[in-house]
Amino acid sequence: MTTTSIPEHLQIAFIGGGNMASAILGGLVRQGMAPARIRVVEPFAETRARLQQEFGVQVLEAADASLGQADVVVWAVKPQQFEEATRPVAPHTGKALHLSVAAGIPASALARWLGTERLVRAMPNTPALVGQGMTGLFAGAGASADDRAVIDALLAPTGQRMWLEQEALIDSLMAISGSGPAYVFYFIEALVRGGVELGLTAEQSKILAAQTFAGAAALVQGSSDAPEVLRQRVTSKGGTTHEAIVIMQQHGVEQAIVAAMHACAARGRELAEQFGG
Ligand SMILES: NC(=O)C1=CN([C@@H]2O[C@H](COP(=O)(O)OP(=O)(O)OC[C@H]3O[C@@H](n4cnc5c(N)ncnc54)[C@H](OP(=O)(O)O)[C@@H]3O)[C@@H](O)[C@H]2O)C=CC1
Ligand SMILES: O=C(O)[C@@H]1CCC=N1
Repeated sequence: MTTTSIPEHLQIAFIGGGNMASAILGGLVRQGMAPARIRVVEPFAETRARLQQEFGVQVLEAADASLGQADVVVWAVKPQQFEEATRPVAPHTGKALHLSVAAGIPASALARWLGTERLVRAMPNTPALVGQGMTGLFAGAGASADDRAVIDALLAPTGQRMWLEQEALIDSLMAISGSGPAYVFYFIEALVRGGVELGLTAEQSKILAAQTFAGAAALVQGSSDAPEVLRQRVTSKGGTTHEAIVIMQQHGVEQAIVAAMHACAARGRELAEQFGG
């Protein structure tokens, strides 16, 4: 990798201006990239108005020839909207580096629709909105080391990145970090319900649950001990945690989580087959 920061005059176009596009472009603007260098194609008027107001970026209702100025095109539409979205854009962006965040759209389909293999597949997650994201990346055959470095620099404000050398592992990574925030929110929802049943308010329970996740995650990141060892340190002999863990084991919580991850990755593969991967 030779490029460690965003090239000075780089222009970026986003196709789709929803959650993921907002997370990425918000990070770029906050770290000082001139909003005038960012264009967003977004059909929904309310979203366009919000993007313009919040970030000052240029917004377009539909693709036009100005997209030809983009050095990087970020694809942030839903998988089902993807192919149709490429039709008016691809004729203008043949020379650009493409970055797709869509789940389940394989590099082969991207290359077919965009007419280039100079592309990178990304699997981000919504904590990118607060700079705490985790993004998996896979480079297409036409992406150079410099291209990878540009993508790394563009995504740095959203959080951590992990490059994968096998495309199939994007679905595996998605089953942990891409969809994972939803699992964590589900767990927090349950903790809040339990907290309320035990006499705390929903607000108190939410604060306690969120800080417990943040703190436990920080311990995992900062410690060389396995998560299992950290769990054992909480679980005093004859104490309270043991009672809770036994109930989770009886209900097959671990098996349920692993089964859910397999279903998640399988859906990614199913989408890829649907799109001709
Ligand atoms: N949300 C998440 O946690 C994650 C999402 N992803 C991927 O990110 C992608 C985007 O997801 P997300 O941001 O949540 O979705 P959103 O629905 O928030 O954003 C997609 C946006 O694209 C717009 N759009 C639809 N058609 C076109 C078009 N032809 N040209 C330009 N824009 C168009 C949509 O407008 P309208 O609403 O009017 O249709 C919408 O505003 C998906 O492919 C998803 O798989 C990946 C990892 C995590
Ligand atoms: O649910 C989805 O399809 C997207 C991809 C990963 C997270 N959200």
